Amino acid sequence: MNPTHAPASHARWTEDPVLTVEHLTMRFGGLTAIDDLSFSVGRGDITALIGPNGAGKTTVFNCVTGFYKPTEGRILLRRGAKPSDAAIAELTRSGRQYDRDGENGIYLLERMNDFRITAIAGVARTFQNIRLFGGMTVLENLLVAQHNHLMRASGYTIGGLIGLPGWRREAERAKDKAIAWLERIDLIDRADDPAADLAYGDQRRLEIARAMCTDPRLLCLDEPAAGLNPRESSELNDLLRSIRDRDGVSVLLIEHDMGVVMQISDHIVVLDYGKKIADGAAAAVRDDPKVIAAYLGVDDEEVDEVEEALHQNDPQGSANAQLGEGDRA
Ligand SMILES: Nc1ncnc2c1ncn2[C@@H]1O[C@H](COP(=O)(O)OP(=O)(O)OP(=O)(O)O)[C@@H](O)[C@H]1O
Repeated sequence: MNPTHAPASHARWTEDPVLTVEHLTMRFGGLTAIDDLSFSVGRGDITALIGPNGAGKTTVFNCVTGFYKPTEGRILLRRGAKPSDAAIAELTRSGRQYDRDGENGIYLLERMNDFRITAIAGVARTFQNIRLFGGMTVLENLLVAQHNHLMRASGYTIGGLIGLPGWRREAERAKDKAIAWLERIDLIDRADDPAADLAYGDQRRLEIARAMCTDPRLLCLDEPAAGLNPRESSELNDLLRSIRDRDGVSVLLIEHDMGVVMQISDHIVVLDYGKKIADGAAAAVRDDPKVIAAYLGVDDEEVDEVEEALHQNDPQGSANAQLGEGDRA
């Protein structure tokens, strides 16, 4: 059943979560940026985390991806078969970071650093501001992303680097994967150009391809549509849908562009002042009075824009409807 139309009790985020955030709290001195937040990301879903400026969205990302250590709470990532409650309780009690058995694994991200979260748990991320290596070529950016695999194949020795067959095979595989991604995002003709020379929308897509080259199970995107024109937004939507449908990768995104959010999200979680105020399928969240009120609280002159954007299905018309960009009233 398509979770968009499913009652929440049968939705993938309750039945088959890839990420479960439980009672997450993050304090900065006297400021509580995230306050006892719980939500799940369904396996194979595109989940949007939305809310006005300062609601805490980036802080949640920073906790999930290991940039911040949460003050309290558990962040559980799962690969493969659904673990039993007993297995999760045992891992939590043990003090270990993760339990892995072949393709199956459970990972307590709040105990892991950012490097291990990417390399071991399989969570990749992009940032609000593009962080490509501008002086490297487009192709090199995708090869660098696969450095971990290559180092592993080298056996972490110089002998590996100068010619072990395993390393050579892995290097070939990395190149093939990079080329396949460049074809997929339509940048194969720009492979040898410096990444900084690409148009803004192309850089965004390259950044997502670079994250995908790490073979993530969960892809976290911080405002991927920011600054894109309507055509680029529509290309982004297609790319994200294909990552969900073709690669089977779950996507968690922060986005102010309601056109993008409403068109591609299976599931939306809404934050305001660090607390969850709504959680459900796109249509239900769109019409939730609490959500409308939170956004209407942003700025009086945005009222019409907000109502229009929340009911917008036309990508051309809605692509520029940025919500939550003003100061709170
Ligand atoms: N490192 C930090 N130190 C102190 N306060 C912080 C830090 N990071 C975030 N905050 C505060 O936490 C609150 C939530 O910020 P956050 O950036 O997570 O919100 P957001 O929803 O991502 O906002 P935006 O939509 O503007 O990106 C804000 O009040 C912010 O000032």
